[in-house]
Amino acid sequence: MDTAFKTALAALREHRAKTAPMDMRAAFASDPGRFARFSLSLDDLTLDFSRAAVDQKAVDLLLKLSEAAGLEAARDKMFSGSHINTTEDRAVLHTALRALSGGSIENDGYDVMPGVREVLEAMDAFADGVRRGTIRGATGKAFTDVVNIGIGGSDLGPVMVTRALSPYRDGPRLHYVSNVDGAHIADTLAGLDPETTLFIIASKTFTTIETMTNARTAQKWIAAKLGQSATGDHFAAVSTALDKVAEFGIDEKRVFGFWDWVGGRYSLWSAIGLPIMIAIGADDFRRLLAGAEAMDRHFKSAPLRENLPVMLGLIGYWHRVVCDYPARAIIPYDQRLERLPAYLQQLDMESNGKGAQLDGSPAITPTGPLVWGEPGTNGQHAFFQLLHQGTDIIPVEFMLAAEGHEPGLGHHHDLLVANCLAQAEALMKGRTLAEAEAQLLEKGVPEAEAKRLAPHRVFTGNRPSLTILYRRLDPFALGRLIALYEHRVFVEAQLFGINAFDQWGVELGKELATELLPVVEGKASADSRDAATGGIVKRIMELRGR
Ligand SMILES: O=P(O)(O)OC[C@H]1O[C@](O)(CO)[C@@H](O)[C@@H]1O
Repeated sequence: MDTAFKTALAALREHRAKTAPMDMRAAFASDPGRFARFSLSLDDLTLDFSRAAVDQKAVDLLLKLSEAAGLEAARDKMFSGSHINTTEDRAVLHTALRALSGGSIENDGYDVMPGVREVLEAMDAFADGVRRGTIRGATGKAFTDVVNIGIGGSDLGPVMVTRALSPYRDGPRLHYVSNVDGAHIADTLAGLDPETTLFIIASKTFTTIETMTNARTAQKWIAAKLGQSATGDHFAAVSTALDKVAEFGIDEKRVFGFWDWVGGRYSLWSAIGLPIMIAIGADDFRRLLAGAEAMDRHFKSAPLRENLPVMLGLIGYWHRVVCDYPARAIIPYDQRLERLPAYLQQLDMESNGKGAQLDGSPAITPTGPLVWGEPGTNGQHAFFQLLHQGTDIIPVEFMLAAEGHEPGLGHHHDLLVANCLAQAEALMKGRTLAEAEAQLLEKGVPEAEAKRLAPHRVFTGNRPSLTILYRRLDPFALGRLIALYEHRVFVEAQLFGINAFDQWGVELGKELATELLPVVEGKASADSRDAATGGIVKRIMELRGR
């Protein structure tokens, strides 16, 4: 990061030091236009950051910081196919997968769009065949169940989207197996009929140990029930490593490719989305892509101050770096987004959980926060206590649809909305000691008792939250929401000065697991390991009676 950036950051920190803690109640009371000034809309999508602890000057300084970080130029480099993933020497072009209304997009001198369209058409044809029952299992029966075997980016996106768009599912039932824990595949297969079950093996590299182990178990399950020759009819694959898929024995007509310029956690728009397409059909899958494309266009062209991903990123940076809040909670008041927190954990934490800047030097600020969450209202009855009264401040990101999919259950939805609004208000306004005391006295509690109890009923307030509102969770709205977060992660990465598109941090554990497998299997000694590993292995062997 250069001097201009450091100067802009110092100005931001100075402003925070002068104004913290910001009194949000007072800010709203003195400024009736606060919501209008600190919220942005794109069609039916609204991003409300009026309850973030920012004032106009903070926003101005954040915009200056983004200019000093060269945000617009970095964004343009991504869209134009530059190799911005410098540690892997790759372009980052997941946006091309949904750029279906545009022209050519070049990577290393060739137009990627004909390939993108070709794979999409092949997916259409396969998904349509499975949905209509013209593509069948070895015994001639149509598929009723599809099991996607993948992990990380080859699992989380499709799982999250399939669940989110369940009102649109009119194809076979979808199941997802990711964990190498045998319980996952065993429990999934327990309810399935091999004759009517199709497996999709989804792995960018086709080497991931969890996926390959589960894939082989699935292959054996089909072979044991229907005979070895049946396996070909019950498997399809999605990968960039077509040679490895061939080695595994899946017919090339059932293999859907993608490219090294699509990162795993950005891949649901590619053939990795095949299970989604089988569940909801090609038209709704294309609406999902169109929603993401709409957000791409907005991110590319809107001025920074009116740009939703930019402002979401800047507010995220403000909370993480300037206010030093360690985490962010993702709380969709939308039950069908129950897997969104897990999806965003990978998107955000695998992208921005880094300590080295692009040039290899240590990051000069904290980088990506801890991301976690659960849907509301369930979270209210679990961990909201800490959000309201705990000693750490954790900004909350609420998501809310104006209307649900259940016309007969509008009163449920009104209650859901009221709860979401109530939580944002409670976090912001809090309750003072005097208010807590007065409330107790009003209820007839004796004065001494009211004084004793009141401190436990104080809410400090001034706890920031954002609200993301949309009309309804349909494929277009979901695509737009996911792309909003993808670009937010990108914006924050530019300000952290890191590469959001590699994931070296997951490698060491993988290497050590490979070394430790023979030890756990009892084929190698634990003597060369540290005492803790040795002690646990010994105890496992004792418990297994070996
Ligand atoms: O699709 P693959 O190659 O099996 O990888 C699965 C996941 O593993 C990772 O490489 C590391 O966890 C993720 O980035 C990726 O999404």
